[in-house]
Amino acid sequence: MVKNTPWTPEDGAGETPKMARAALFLPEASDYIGSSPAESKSLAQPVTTSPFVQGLIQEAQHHHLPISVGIHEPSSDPTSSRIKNTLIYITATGQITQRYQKLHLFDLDIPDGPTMRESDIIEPGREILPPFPTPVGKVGSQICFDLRFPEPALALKRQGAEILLYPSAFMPETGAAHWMALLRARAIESESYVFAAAQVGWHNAKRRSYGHGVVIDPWGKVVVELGGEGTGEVEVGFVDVDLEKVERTRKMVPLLRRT
Ligand SMILES: O=C(O)CNC(=O)[C@H](CS)NC(=O)CCC(=O)C(=O)O
Repeated sequence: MVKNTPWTPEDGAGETPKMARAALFLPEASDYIGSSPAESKSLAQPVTTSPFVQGLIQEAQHHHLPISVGIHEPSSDPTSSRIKNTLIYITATGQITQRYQKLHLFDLDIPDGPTMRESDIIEPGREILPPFPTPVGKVGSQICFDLRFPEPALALKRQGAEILLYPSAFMPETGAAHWMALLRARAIESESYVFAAAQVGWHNAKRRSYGHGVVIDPWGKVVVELGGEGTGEVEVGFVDVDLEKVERTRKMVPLLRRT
């Protein structure tokens, strides 16, 4: 595992086995963070016309690198006044093959503290996406606030997930109190890798994200942790995924076997 090693296109020259077995995981809402509900809604674009998504599709093809990325999309219901918060998976050939819509929305109300009503802007998803194969393992998708709910993580594990995704834009206040504990709990109880790519630093005058993007292994060990909101710097972490660790952990502590 190497932290913050710059990736160069040469690493991916041709169809080397290394690149063929890599994937990039980006945070929730990587396309934009709006400064108001109206702005968030007005910026949502279908993937077919979104310059952000189309750019990533080109990069995925160019580097033969699948990309998981959180974005906003217009509702499928033209009468809806809300948009979707989704996680899409772009294959190395540039196809969008998976689309998960955030199930749980962040409505926070802390007296004299931060408040947030995501449900005013975002329309909730209704289903868990079956785990799907990627070059680094079988992936189950969740988004940010979903991480407070153990049930979908366990359901995804039972359906075969080896890696759980929690792309996020956590608040600094709740992040400091809960982020790492929740992520480690999800990894330990599901005996899966957890990949939590996270937004970091100021987005606009009002909004700041906690950062601390992490990868946690199935034993609960933090394998890589990036910087927090203090730095506000964008960082990339590199991790070698060892799927045998998933198998070994599940054998050592057999949580699903009935005796
Ligand atoms: O606003 C966007 O465009 C993208 N969405 C987000 O940033 C979402 C909703 S505000 N953030 C969270 O769910 C943070 C959860 C959190 O911080 C907690 O559970 O404590």
